[in-house]
Amino acid sequence: MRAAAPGRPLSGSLRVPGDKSISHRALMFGALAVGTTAIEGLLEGEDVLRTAAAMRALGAEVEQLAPGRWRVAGRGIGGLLEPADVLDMGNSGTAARLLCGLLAGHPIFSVMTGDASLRRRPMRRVIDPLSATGARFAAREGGRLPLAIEGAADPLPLDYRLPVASAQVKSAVLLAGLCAPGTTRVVEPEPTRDHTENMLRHFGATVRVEDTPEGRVIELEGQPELVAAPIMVPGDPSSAAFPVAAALLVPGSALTVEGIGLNPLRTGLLATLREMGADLTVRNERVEGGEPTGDLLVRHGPLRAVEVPPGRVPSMIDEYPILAVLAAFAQGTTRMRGLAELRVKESDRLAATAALLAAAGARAEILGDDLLVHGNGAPPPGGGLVATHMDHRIAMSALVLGLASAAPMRIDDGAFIDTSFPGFAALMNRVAGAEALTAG
Ligand SMILES: O=C(O)C1=C[C@@H](OP(=O)(O)O)[C@@H](O)[C@H](O)C1
Ligand SMILES: C=C(OP(=O)(O)O)C(=O)O
Repeated sequence: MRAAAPGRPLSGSLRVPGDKSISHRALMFGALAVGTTAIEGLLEGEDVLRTAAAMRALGAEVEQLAPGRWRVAGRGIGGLLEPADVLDMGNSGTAARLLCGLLAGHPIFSVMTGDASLRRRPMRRVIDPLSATGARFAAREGGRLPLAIEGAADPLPLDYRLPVASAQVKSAVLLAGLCAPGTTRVVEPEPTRDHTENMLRHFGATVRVEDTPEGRVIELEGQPELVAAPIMVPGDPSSAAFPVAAALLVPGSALTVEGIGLNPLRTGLLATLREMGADLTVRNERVEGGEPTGDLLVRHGPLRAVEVPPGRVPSMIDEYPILAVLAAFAQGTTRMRGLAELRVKESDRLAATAALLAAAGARAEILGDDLLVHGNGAPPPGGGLVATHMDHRIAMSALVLGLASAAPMRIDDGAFIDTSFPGFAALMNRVAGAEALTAG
């Protein structure tokens, strides 16, 4: 795929597809609830469709009624059935890790695999805590997929302090805790996205959250009856980051992204962009389906370099590749600190982002776990071919860069964009002009 300067500003308004994190959870909690859960705005990206297929394989009725509108007839906690075949979670770390938690508490045997990217990603981070429930795991060397799970008949509740700030690990522990008697307790060193906690409450579970000197403590009362409840999925702020970045970079642009999730544990990028001098206005702030939502108006303008503290990582974990692209156009050196977790995403995102910038003729370097991007306030030359390494966010970041670099950019493979942002090219071309993103 190829991205070239559109020759006109981005204008008008758009909606991005539903939030990926919330969509996975809606399907999983729907499958565990008693009754029928109606979902509006579900992300129909490849990652979420893998979760839908897995829930079906575990006995839930999962049905698409219309685009974005789904219904899930649940089996109740403890009611999942043994799947007849291997569960293939494709490219999705969230699907694989949350499912480990869910399967740990059911007395069934299952085998899970994924694509070449997912089979490289670490699963010990969930296997280790979940093994203490009584579930048994057998994985490939290094704790990689494929993985066999023998769930516990009488799972024990966990009391676990997360060694890394990870919403996936937290959620896996809480999902296992649904099947265990008593209180499951998770302590996070830094708060991470809390969609699991919000949705548990929405389905009637008792969840207590307290900030203490040891970190954020989350307690879940086990074996609740989850009652089906309707879910409205807001637009994904991590997907919105791409059109937002394009509007910041293409001169003259003024673009509104409507109906995006503004959960404060997801808005680290907006805070960073404001520090860089970006012109952002939030309108129509409201709460939809228990999640803060709003419209975001973004206007083109110059950006200045900033230092992004490590404490901001959890609230913008997936936004670093696109932030690095923005930093390449900013004036000065942007330093993004504490990015070790980027090494274990769909690709080694630290290396892939630095290589993306190098392919565009921008200057970037990795120092320990930090990424430094040197900008001079002007567009980088562009003209390069970017290796995307099965990583949707690297692919979209490279294409956005190409919309504003002096020469067009190409990526080796656009197929993985569908994992999180189906219709990306068509949507961008609608606001940027038909020739902005093209095949080839
Ligand atoms: O819980 C989730 O839905 C997610 C958590 C994050 O991963 P980690 O938990 O590994 O940080 C994020 O990168 C991923 O895209 C979605
Ligand atoms: C890291 C991501 O997703 P996952 O871990 O679910 O593959 C992402 O979407 O950027």
